Amino acid sequence: MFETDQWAFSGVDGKISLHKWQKIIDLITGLFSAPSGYIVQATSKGYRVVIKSNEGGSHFETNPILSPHTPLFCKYVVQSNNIVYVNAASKSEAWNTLPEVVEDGVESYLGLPIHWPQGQIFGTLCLKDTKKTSYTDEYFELIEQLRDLIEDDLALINSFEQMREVAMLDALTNIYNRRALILLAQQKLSLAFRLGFDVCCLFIDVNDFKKLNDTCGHEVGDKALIILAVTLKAHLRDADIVGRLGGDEFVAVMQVNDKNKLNGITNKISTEYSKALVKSDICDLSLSIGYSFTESKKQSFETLLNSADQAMYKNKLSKKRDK
Ligand SMILES: Nc1nc2c(ncn2[C@@H]2O[C@H](COP(=O)(O)OP(=O)(O)OP(=O)(O)O)[C@@H](O)[C@H]2O)c(=O)[nH]1
Repeated sequence: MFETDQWAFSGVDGKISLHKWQKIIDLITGLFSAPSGYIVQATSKGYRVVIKSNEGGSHFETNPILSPHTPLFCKYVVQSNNIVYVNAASKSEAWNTLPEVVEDGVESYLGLPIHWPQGQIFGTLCLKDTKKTSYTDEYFELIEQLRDLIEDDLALINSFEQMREVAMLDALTNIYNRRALILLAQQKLSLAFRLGFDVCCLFIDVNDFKKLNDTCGHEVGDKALIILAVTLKAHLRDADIVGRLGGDEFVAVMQVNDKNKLNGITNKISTEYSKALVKSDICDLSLSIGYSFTESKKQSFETLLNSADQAMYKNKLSKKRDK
């Protein structure tokens, strides 16, 4: 699901054509003969102008974030979840102390709430004028229709995000599935060859996992897999690609600056996994971990993965021998 309390568009976003929203704002400001129009997003962190009209009367820049405590007309739209229309702000005691009125000379404000498909507020669609206005019912109907077009786009992004999650995430552990992992890892390798950094592929396999399923049940087995995914996410960096290949096999693909640190990282993962299992009252499970590094010449992710798999297998055999 789309994270509705996050800033939705920082700059141009491929998921939606902000160009279309720009056209809507320019069209409205033109039709209403208003000097400025905006689409503003509101989150718990404050307000951010996503689109402003190109007409030149805009006082707020796109992208800078205004604190949630800033007294703004938009804030009243969001709080009331209703249309706010003020046509002669300087004459109204309720509005004439707002900085937008005192400092920017706004006399007329019309703002409508924009909603995410589940009904939460996305932000506002608003128009400001330095003159008194008297918009007719037709104007209201028109701006409401245009607001609905923006809401249709938000519904589209939301379903796109849901589909993306279904297609890319492993349903049990919520980390990347095999397909997404391979795709993203291949992209990381291309970048690494272009920019000249080293990439490491970690192959992680749970030892005697079948035994856990057989003795404690499939549900406990599932829990142990979820804990491994959480442990990997917690002890690797955000930029690392962490995925489940299938069964009890997990893979992490990461940029490395110091190859000597890898043993420390794999030991840390193993000890933290044991600790997390104990915390959840699951009997201790050990991990076999192998890794491989990119070579200077171009190579496919498949080759890198196979080398890491072989290294993991060696590690597993040595553990079995030591038993
Ligand atoms: N609970 C649970 N078990 C799964 C899932 N996917 C695969 N498995 C089981 O994981 C087990 C993996 O078994 P093996 O590949 O033999 O691995 P192992 O028992 O860890 O043996 P070694 O790797 O040799 O230590 C199989 O019994 C699968 O049925 C899952 O999503 N949940």
